[in-house]
Amino acid sequence: METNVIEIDGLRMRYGDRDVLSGVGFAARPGEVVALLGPNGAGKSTTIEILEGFRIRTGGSAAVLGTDPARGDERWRARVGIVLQAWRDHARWRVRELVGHQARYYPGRAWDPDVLIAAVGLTGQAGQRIGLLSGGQRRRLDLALGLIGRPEVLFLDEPTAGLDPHARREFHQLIQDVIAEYRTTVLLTTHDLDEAERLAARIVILDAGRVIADGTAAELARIAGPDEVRWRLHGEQHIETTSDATGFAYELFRRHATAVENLEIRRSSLEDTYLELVRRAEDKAARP
Ligand SMILES: Nc1ncnc2c1ncn2[C@@H]1O[C@H](COP(=O)(O)OP(=O)(O)OP(=O)(O)O)[C@@H](O)[C@H]1O
Repeated sequence: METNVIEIDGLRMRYGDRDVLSGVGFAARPGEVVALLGPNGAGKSTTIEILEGFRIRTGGSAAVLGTDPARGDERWRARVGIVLQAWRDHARWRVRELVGHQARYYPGRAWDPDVLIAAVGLTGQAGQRIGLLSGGQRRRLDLALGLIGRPEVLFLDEPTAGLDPHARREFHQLIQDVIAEYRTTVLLTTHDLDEAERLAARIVILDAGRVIADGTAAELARIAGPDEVRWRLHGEQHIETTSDATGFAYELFRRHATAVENLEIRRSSLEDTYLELVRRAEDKAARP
């Protein structure tokens, strides 16, 4: 069996007298994309920053590529890709210059800067100063800088926040291409449920520092509740909830044949599940 690239168990983080993570556990297998979802303040960035080695946990265990991130050395760091929000200190640098500069930190391993710049769609901006890039172009540059050393694991904290729908779609394609080609393991946080569903094989939902769900999008969607079937029959509108919409529709047609009109089946979405689980978790927390 392959060992997990990311593995955390009972992870705790406390600031002062406040627990921000209260025993978080999940894992990512090689080549797996895991999305971390949750309301503002749930602890997503804190979890990622612990795994990146930027924050030291209060308790529990954490391993990335078999190493405790709190003790990761240079060699470990070279295998881990981190996408920082913005390279503000480098506003005067030009795109090609900064990518080339970073490549030198990964001798024998880095992407060819021009190939990577082309892969993230920045060839036209290669000679441009970073301070003059648009927000979306800067996100592409951030991604290029995260990927430059061909990491085995990539952490993406809200990678597409602020991108327009077209740029977001391109970004998704880019991430998918990179993962397919290099079998990179990815942990990403997002508030975009479509993005999670599109990119991630597994979804972990955090709420108030605890994991409240962990599964594939399809598994999670089932938690939200039954499917809804709507149809018109002899001029009357009907709605039925059922756990077997296909069987129900089959029976409907068997009985009424073409008299059934406007049949619609609405399956629970990941968004339904997400909202339902967060509501349940918050109701539970509010109870005395
Ligand atoms: N250095 C710190 N000192 C004290 N509290 C902190 C610190 N960093 C984060 N927190 C608190 O920890 C909690 C979790 O924050 P975190 O940034 O991990 O949440 P998040 O799930 O990433 O939220 P968002 O979706 O808003 O980005 C928040 O309540 C935040 O205020």
